[in-house]
Amino acid sequence: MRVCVIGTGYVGLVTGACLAHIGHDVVCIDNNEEKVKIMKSGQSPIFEPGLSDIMQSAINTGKIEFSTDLAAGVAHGEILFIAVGTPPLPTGESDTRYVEAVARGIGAHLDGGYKVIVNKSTVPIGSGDWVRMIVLDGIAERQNTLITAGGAPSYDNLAETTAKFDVVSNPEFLREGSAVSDTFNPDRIVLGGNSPRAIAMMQELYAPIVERKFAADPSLPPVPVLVTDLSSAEMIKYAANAFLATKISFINEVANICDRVGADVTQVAKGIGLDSRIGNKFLNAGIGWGGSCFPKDVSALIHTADDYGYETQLLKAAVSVNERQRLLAIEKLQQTLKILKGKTVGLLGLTFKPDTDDMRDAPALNVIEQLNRLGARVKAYDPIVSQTGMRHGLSGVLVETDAERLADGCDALVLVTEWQQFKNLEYAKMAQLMSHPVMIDGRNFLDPEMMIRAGFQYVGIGR
Ligand SMILES: NC(=O)c1ccc[n+]([C@@H]2O[C@H](COP(=O)([O-])OP(=O)(O)OC[C@H]3O[C@@H](n4cnc5c(N)ncnc54)[C@H](O)[C@@H]3O)[C@@H](O)[C@H]2O)c1
Ligand SMILES: O=c1ccn([C@@H]2O[C@H](COP(=O)(O)OP(=O)(O)O[C@H]3O[C@H](CO)[C@@H](O)[C@H](O)[C@H]3O)[C@@H](O)[C@H]2O)c(=O)[nH]1
Repeated sequence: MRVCVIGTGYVGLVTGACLAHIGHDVVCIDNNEEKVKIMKSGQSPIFEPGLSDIMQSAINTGKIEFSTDLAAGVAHGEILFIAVGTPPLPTGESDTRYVEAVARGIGAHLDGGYKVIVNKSTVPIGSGDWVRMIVLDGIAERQNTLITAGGAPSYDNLAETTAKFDVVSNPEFLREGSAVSDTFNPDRIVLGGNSPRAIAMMQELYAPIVERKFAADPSLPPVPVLVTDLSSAEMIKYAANAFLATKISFINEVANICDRVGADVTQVAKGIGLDSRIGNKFLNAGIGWGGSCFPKDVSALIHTADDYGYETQLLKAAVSVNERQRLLAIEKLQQTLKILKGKTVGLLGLTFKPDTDDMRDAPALNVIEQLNRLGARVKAYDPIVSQTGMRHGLSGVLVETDAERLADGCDALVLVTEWQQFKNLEYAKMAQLMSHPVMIDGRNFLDPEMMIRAGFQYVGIGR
């Protein structure tokens, strides 16, 4: 099928490359010329395991193209994905201006044949109908028709007389760091909409994934496809992220109680996770959830509920537990080192989770800011940030090129991100380079006994 993906960030580029990999003809559009130049050269502008390989092979087979030309993309696609960012506004609500610009642009270029416009961006509930309205505005603007209360054609008439299209909500559930694998092995596909024609086209698009043709385990039963109305699909996305974020805040709260009563949260998580009603995933206690999705999506859901006169007490509590949790490393540093002024603290990891270069709303940023405020010197080593030289607006931190340079002269280390290569660093050597060999393990990732043998005073979260 002919697909156009508009917005080639973590979601759009992965979606475009994976759809090309399974045989569709994909055009990816972005208004960032620099990004498009990089992608045209066969490189991925983001770090995502496996992405460059499938991009490269899709380029070689002519299945994917990159462009800044929205008109060409709209003309090419039978299915048009909107995958631009919906970042948080200071109020917590979602900033939908990029979605609006794209929807209007699609309208301005819609012509002729039937198209399915797919909202893959995470958008406030009700956005499906709103996108339809904006597309119609785009069509009207092109026709130089002013849609006003009197005289102008109604939205429905406009759709009748011009281009034919339907809007579908297809929320995305991929995780950064495993985005390609998540796309080929999804737990479910959600399709929201009220047009049987549009839903049928989406089912055809995803058939190879549903039938597990590109799955790690092709013998698994087909991927469940849930067809819902537009608003329910939009709500599923927010509810899934809000549930997962709340689950982590729950285990973090349990960890804080464990710390006080002398229990070990890693054992407790194992014990409750074996209950199939609870499940063992997303029960890793640590210094809080971050990234480009959980914080913004939970805030947006709180804001939406507020708009409708409902106060989300549980979600607000999940956020407030998380805000406190992000500063737990500071509390633990103060307990071990006492005064932080004049001390040097080294951070192992900067990104919000391993296997990504994404620093959006990373807990490391709060830790750096707070340590600076308290007069400590901060250094960091991160396998991706140190290697690529990307600084993402980082300030108040000296980024070192390896773990031993990081340890040199430090009063304490804080493991912020559980990069796999941090499991087996030369910890004994690192301890010797430090003024005080203290390790605050912010992700309960290291083996406490191994760290003690290496010469560290080991401090975990709730253990
Ligand atoms: N990052 C994730 O893991 C993830 C997972 C699921 C859902 N989502 C949702 O998907 C959406 C995209 O997230 P992301 O992380 O990929 O964002 P991103 O910021 O990485 O990428 C957005 C891209 O859109 C481009 N863009 C902006 N305006 C444009 C325009 N008018 N025309 C063409 N391109 C334009 C930007 O240049 C950028 O490349 C968001 O709504 C997000 O909540 C993200
Ligand atoms: O047990 C856990 C699991 C995760 N985290 C933290 O939670 C955050 C988010 O992690 P993760 O969910 O793995 O990464 P994301 O890429 O942000 O993915 C989430 O957000 C995406 C964007 O909406 C969704 O598509 C995914 O389904 C959803 O998992 C990170 O800071 C993790 O360190 C924990 O603290 N403990």
